[in-house]
Amino acid sequence: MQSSAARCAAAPGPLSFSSVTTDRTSVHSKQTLSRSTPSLLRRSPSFKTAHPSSSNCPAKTFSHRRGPVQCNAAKGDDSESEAPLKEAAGKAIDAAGAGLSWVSPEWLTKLVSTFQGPDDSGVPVANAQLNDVQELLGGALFLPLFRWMLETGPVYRLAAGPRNFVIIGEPQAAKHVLRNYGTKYHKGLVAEVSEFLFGSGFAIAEAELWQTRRKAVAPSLHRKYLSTMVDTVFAACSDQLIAKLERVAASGKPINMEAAFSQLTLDVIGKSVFNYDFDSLTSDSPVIQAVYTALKETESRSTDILPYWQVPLLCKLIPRQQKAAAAVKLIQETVERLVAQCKEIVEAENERLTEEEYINESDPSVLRFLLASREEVSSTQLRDDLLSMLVAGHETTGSVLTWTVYLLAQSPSAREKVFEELARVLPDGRSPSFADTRELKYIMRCINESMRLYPHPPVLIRRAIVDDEIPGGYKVKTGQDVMISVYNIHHSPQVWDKAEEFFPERFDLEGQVPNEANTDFRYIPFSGGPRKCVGDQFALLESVVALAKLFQRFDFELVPGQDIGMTTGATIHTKNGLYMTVKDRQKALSKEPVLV
Ligand code: HEM
Repeated sequence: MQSSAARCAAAPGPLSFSSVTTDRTSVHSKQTLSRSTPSLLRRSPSFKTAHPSSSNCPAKTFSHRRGPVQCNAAKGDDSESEAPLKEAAGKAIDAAGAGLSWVSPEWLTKLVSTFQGPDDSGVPVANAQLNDVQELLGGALFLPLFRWMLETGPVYRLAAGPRNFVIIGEPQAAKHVLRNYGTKYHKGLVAEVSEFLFGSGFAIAEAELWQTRRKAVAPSLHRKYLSTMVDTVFAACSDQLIAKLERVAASGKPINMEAAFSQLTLDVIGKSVFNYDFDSLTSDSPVIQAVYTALKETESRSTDILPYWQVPLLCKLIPRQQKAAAAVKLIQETVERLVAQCKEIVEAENERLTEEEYINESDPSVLRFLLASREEVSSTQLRDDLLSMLVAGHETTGSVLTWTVYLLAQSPSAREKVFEELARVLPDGRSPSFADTRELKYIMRCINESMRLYPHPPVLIRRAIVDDEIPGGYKVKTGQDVMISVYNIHHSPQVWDKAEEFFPERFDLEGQVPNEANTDFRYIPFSGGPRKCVGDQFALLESVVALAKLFQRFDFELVPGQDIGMTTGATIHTKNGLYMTVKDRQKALSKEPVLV
């Protein structure tokens, strides 16, 4: 299996930046040394009131309980990682035309702002110089966005050539924009840049089409179907990974856990959406690479200065577009094949089964649900909706598992609590049932905390469809692109105590699982408002089951000296993979001397 970096570096195109990324720790250490937070407070009165120290702050319950905490930051020097960034930026500036993502000559930015006239929005403009923008070339857009927040304030404008975003890193402003989907904001740029992949799929559809299709699909993820999936899908696929890890543990060789989790989550989503076994844990699936390539293309499109990909002829000629088109073709054909197979089965049994029998059958897949409901829907719409779920549910959950195991590997105290919980809730070592998953509260909090530190995707995009004013008194004009930086909110020292630390206990173990509603939009890993993730419960359940089963059996250690780094392809990936050694806990326990 290729690492994510290897996969993206292989992608040809006018500018393929993916192999150059910034190390997370070094960026952060630079920020904390050289940037001061007071500017953040000065510029946003609304942000002050959202500070956890205010007595009515809901985040207080989550963040004020402290214990021995483990810093998730690995130590590192960034001088080496900056060198390729500078080199790549130099190449980008030299290159002309398509794909010059964000590296806009300053004269163009100034020219555009001259035409636009005076800015009376009250939104401060980030001082984004070409040197700063170079970091975007690593594909880790959210990192400079965080630095600019510390410099400029929680809401600021990022202008580069004709592109111009209002960046939001403050919970109340995010709540306003996300909740007003449909009346004041729509998906806008996201839909434009990913239509080549999702077509009319409901993940990017707007207005009535989105409403109708979401209504049709959402019931397929109801708890009753999810409870069936715990055993038939989540546990069964995890067993495949366990079999693979047993061999790895016996060999003593390291394994790239990021790749392994990507395979696991593809197998899970294949089974639960189409009842199809990609079997990617035992054989290389080209779909993984195709999904990654397609998502990387959507990200590049959102920062390309000129939307040249709207010209069909150019798409045929430019290698980056040829590669993206081939990836989408592969994904679409795979989904079409699966729909056709399932249709035959469902047509044969449609008359036969009651709802109860249907749930008890071994195939509670989304596709089967949609076909059995006999709702009028075209094959293309069905294909695009399922494709939306395949893409949205695969890399996201894989990345959550990757970063949770990464964080746990660096926190012996958290790992001990995981082992203790497993011994208590599942004393006989059995596979967790649906009921058991509710008792695995500490594992759930580790996942919640991992999604705070590493939100997937790290930014959400909307476009204003009317003139608006967002909390803080910032004016937004019709057509304005808005980026909600979930990463900024989740890492903001104004929102979270010890924001950079991995501290699962900040979320009360006996309280509700944190979400956007019970944290008043301080915690939004699944977004919020009408376009909130439809698969949130599915993903949390899948992650709890997978982690419980893996930690029942194994312990994981990071291979020392590796440069983890961060890059994006819609979700946050490592730069070079996550190499770990795996220890079989059962064998280790049985070797322990017995005290008489
Ligand atoms: C931990 C894993 C996951 C994360 C972090 C995640 C995150 C998100 C986020 C942030 C959004 C909203 C984007 C926006 O507001 O613009 C979203 C939407 C969506 N997610 Fe997830 N997701 C995950 C797993 C899943 C799974 C497993 C599925 C399918 C079974 C899924 C299906 C979808 C769909 C279809 C949408 C679009 C919903 C709509 O626009 O109405 N996601 N996801």
